[in-house]
Amino acid sequence: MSQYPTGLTIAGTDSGGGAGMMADIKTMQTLKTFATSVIVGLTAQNTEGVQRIETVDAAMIDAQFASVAADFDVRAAKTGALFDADHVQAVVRNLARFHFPVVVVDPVMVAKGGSHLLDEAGIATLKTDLLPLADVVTPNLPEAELLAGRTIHNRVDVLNAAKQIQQLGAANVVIKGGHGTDAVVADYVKLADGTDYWMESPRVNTNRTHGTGDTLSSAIVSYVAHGMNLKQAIRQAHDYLATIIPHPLPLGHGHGPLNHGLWEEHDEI
Ligand SMILES: Nc1ncnc2c1ncn2[C@@H]1O[C@H](COP(=O)(O)OP(=O)(O)OP(=O)(O)O)[C@@H](O)[C@H]1O
Ligand SMILES: Cc1ncc(COP(=O)(O)O)c(N)n1
Repeated sequence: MSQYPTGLTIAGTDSGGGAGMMADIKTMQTLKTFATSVIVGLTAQNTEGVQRIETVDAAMIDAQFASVAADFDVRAAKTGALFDADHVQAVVRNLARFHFPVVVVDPVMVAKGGSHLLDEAGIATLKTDLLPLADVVTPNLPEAELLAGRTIHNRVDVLNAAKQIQQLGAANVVIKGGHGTDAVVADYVKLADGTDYWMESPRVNTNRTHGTGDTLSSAIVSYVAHGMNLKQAIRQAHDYLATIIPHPLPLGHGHGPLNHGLWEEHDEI
């Protein structure tokens, strides 16, 4: 594999290195995708929580998009933490302007430590303005509940929530099952063509899952950038996580980070 296609992460930073844009860049690099970035906000964060947030102003967001788009052939982009309605709107404006071939929206709302990474007005704007631009949206279970406006207790509820989220305008929906308690982690996929299925893997009993959602969405970006169709890319991204989650790095005192380096032994793309 000699060529590095370009991916783009539009997200917040994590000074602790395990989640947010840092997880995105590590994932893309591991999957041999050149990671470009638009920083929407900075977090002072570690495995135990988020200590401080500072967002970037809209003009600087526009400038980052323009710099990347002027010089790189971005094959796929993802959004992560966007913090509030103004920042969701700034991202929407730029996505509409630059038309990247594939857009994955990871509707990050609450960090594993409990801090809010998107306020209520931001959630509303994400639903009305950003989801219609999403080729794929990847909510976890609590995020799917908020997007669909209904509680989820079982698999039928997941199916109904996905249908409702698709009606908000996202072409393909992946509802991640990491927040469940079953022995099996089940991610539900509902594709634009109406087909749907579950992707299952054994639940790993660990709190070292910081940045799993960021990793899933940036792995989808990477596989798409390498030419896979969305169905293949979503499957491969799920398998990437199932492979690395059982072997985390023993770092930090809270929700520890993933070990992306482990994947290099596989080097399947
Ligand atoms: N304990 C676990 N064992 C196996 N797979 C897991 C586990 N936790 C998460 N996953 C996988 O990781 C991916 C992300 O799921 P999760 O529901 O944790 O997303 P998330 O809450 O958005 O993550 P984060 O907010 O930490 O970035 C899914 O593909 C899920 O199957
Ligand atoms: C900047 C940023 N983006 C996303 C997450 C979600 O990751 P997690 O739920 O594992 O904390 C995060 N913690 N920080």
